[in-house]
Amino acid sequence: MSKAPSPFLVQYLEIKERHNDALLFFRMGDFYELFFEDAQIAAAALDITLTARGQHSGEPIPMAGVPFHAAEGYLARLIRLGHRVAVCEQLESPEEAKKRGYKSIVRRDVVRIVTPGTLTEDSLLDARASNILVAIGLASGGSEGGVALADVSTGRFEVFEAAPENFGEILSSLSPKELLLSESAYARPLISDMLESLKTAVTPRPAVKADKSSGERQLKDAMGVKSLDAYGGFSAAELSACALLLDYLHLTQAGEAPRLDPPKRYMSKNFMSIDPSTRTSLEIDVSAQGGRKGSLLHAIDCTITAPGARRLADNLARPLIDLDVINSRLDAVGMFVSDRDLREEVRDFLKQSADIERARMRLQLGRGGPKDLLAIASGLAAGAQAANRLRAGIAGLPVLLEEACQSLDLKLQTGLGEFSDTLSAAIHEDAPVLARDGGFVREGYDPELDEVRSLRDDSRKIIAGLQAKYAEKTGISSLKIRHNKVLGYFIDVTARNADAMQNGPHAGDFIHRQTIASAMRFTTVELGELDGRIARADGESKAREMDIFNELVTRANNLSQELRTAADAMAAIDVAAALAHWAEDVKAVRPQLDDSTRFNAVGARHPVVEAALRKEGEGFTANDCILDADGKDAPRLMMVTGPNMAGKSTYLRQNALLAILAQAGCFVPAQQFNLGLVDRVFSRVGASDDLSRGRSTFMVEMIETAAILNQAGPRAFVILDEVGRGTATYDGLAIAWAAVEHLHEKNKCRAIFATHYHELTDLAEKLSHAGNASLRAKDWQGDLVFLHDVKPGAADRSYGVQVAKLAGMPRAAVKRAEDVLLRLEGEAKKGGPKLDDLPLFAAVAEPAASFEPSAVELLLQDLDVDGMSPREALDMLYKLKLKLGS
Ligand SMILES: Nc1ncnc2c1ncn2[C@@H]1O[C@H](COP(=O)(O)OP(=O)(O)OP(=O)(O)O)[C@@H](O)[C@H]1O
Repeated sequence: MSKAPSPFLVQYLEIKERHNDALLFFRMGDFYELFFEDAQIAAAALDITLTARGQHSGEPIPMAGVPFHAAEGYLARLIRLGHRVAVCEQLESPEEAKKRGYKSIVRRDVVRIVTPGTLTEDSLLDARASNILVAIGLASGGSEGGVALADVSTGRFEVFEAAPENFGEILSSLSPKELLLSESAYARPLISDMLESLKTAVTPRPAVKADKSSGERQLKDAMGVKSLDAYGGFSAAELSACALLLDYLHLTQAGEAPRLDPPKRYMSKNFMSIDPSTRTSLEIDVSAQGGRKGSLLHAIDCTITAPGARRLADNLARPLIDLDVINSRLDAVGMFVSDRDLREEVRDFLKQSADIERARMRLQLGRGGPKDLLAIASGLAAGAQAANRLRAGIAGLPVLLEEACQSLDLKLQTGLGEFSDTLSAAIHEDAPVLARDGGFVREGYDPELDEVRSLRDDSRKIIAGLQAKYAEKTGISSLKIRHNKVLGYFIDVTARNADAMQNGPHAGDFIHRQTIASAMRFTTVELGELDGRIARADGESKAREMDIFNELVTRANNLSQELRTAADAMAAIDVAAALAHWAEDVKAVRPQLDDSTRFNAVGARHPVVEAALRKEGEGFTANDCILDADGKDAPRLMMVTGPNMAGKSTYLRQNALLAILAQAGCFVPAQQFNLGLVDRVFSRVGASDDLSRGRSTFMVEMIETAAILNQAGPRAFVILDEVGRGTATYDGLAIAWAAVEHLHEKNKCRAIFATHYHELTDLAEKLSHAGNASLRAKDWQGDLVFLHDVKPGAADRSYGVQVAKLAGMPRAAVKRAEDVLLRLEGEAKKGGPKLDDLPLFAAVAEPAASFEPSAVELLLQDLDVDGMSPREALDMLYKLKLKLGS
């Protein structure tokens, strides 16, 4: 008969049952312990010891543990590995449990589920990136969609409508850390297909959690309102998304859902459209290697504050299409470009500020500490100084900066001003992270606290005096009064002097406490009383500090919206000043935007490639690109030819990036840039397999090209690189040809088309609004020199073999290629296979097929000459001759 499980195991199993999809961190004293399979997973993932504790059904229970004070680091690792962790705490002390009965065990429950999308701890978050949790909702049988997103670490909350077919594009612009959707939505092919290409943790939720009326109720609760009218009407799909999001926040924060900011309502059509493959290929915020380094964002990001960095990332991820808003961002950057000293002074002020946004939310969630109050204080002070400096420096600031200054002016924002003064008076500069450690409230701030503290300190002084008194009384000059956590204050004498204490004239005064090897410890009634008084005063002072802390947190929570606005304002100033700093560094200019369909870039550069070359001490060759979709003054479609490595891809991308930068409100690396607003950027650059989705390189290329030809409107900007090269020469040429014609005739948008197919360049003659440009390279004393400059007209010749040589192809193979090329060129002159029919620069290897062993050679290869009779040899000779003639 098996033993009944212990009450402790029953408690564990009951809690684990409720959190089956998470690893359970079960608090046991100073450790979080994991059991059963959780222990095995955690031991492997965290490289910690797997042991056993007790038995269940006759088997030892696997166990692993992490110390609670180091738990954050372990949590971070588990979350990065894609796990969810339910944190189960002790809700009472063992003494309290005992009061309920001798055998009672400590009450425990999950206080929080840590998931990638719901983090708030600084150590678990990337300071310079948002941590977005997104929920998508569907309505009307799946034909309508809604998106709700929150960043729990900053309080950001947005809700908007979006067509389900655009979910992929929207999600790629938001780079969420976690995505919520109903199980039924998850099962839809359109959605599951989209999710496969998304690098986000997906959490399907029961369909009932996506109920729109529950969304409405939760939204009202979250905003503390009776009606949602003030936020504009919400569609059924939006409410369904809100239901998923808010319910999940309740679940993961164990009922203590964070107070989110009022929802911002966007229209996804307010932003420039950039589909996921375009976003990836242009390496806007993530480079091809997968990190931020090497991306456009990394190249331009000179922000100083974490909220500024997050704001810039967001701006760049979602460029605008509203001329006025873009210009107001550009005005702010322009002002900072024109006044370098002012800009750098303002940036110096910003250096002293901390992350108000995240500090504010940690306080709201009850996970904050004195350091977060300090962050708010330093942030507000730095913001106010920056605003004052700006106001004093410039009369008539650009609107965006003027508004920011108003939000940061502590004389105008009286609530914030008073709070900032209070915080400066209340909190020590070297405040601890945890409030319970105490010692963070300044002297002079609170009379009651000062009184308890002086009581404590006076008692300490009396104790210091006692030491001298007892030494004199006993004649033991080495007598000391010491303190430890177990005994409190005690008299310490060496073992040698113990006798004098116990048997001397004053022996009756000293009460023995402890004997250790080298010493004996005593107390007195007087010392005991003082010790008690100090301990009480210490407890009282800590409790008073907690009260003060809680009062300040309440004040911070009441000022939540003002703090949010101040943090926003500081981010806006930081972004504008940082972009100006970058613009000056790389000599970027203000783009001129209008409603035309022009694209007029003069002396433009690729910001990322240029930065990389600069590090190597090399220069970047600037190039122009002049296009116009209406085709009047410039071609709408440009075909670009040139050898491999000449810089075609760089040229194509740099022009697409210019449009994105300009509409995100950034200056652009060019001498001049005029841009008619672009509503969509499409890029089909570079080939990559998507084998996980069963798609070959060529299939991916065709899917992306098809999407462009189907969707690009007259305001789109398209770059296409070597479309058609992934298949047989003539198929590829035919596809490329058709794509060029379609873009030119049907899409009628601005487009640049890089190709190795020489024949395509003739299309410029046939199509009225198409042109040719080429990247130059020179053969200099047998070596190939790339000039990287773009000139009108098609490329004159191939340098494929030289590029192969440069790439380190074996000398024999290069020689062979040169021979083949000479031969082909000779045949072309004789009217044989026309060189022009072949890809201009890429196909030197293909004709090698005509040099496969002939039938005669094959026969010879297989001959066993030694084993042949003279007759057989003669027969073979006849046969070979016959083959040669055939
Ligand atoms: N304008 C430029 N100025 C200086 N260097 C450049 C320029 N453009 C490109 N380069 C350099 O040339 C390298 C090759 O450029 P890129 O990949 O754009 O060539 P490509 O013509 O597209 O080649 P392929 O046809 O093989 O894809 C870049 O990595 C960069 O170092």
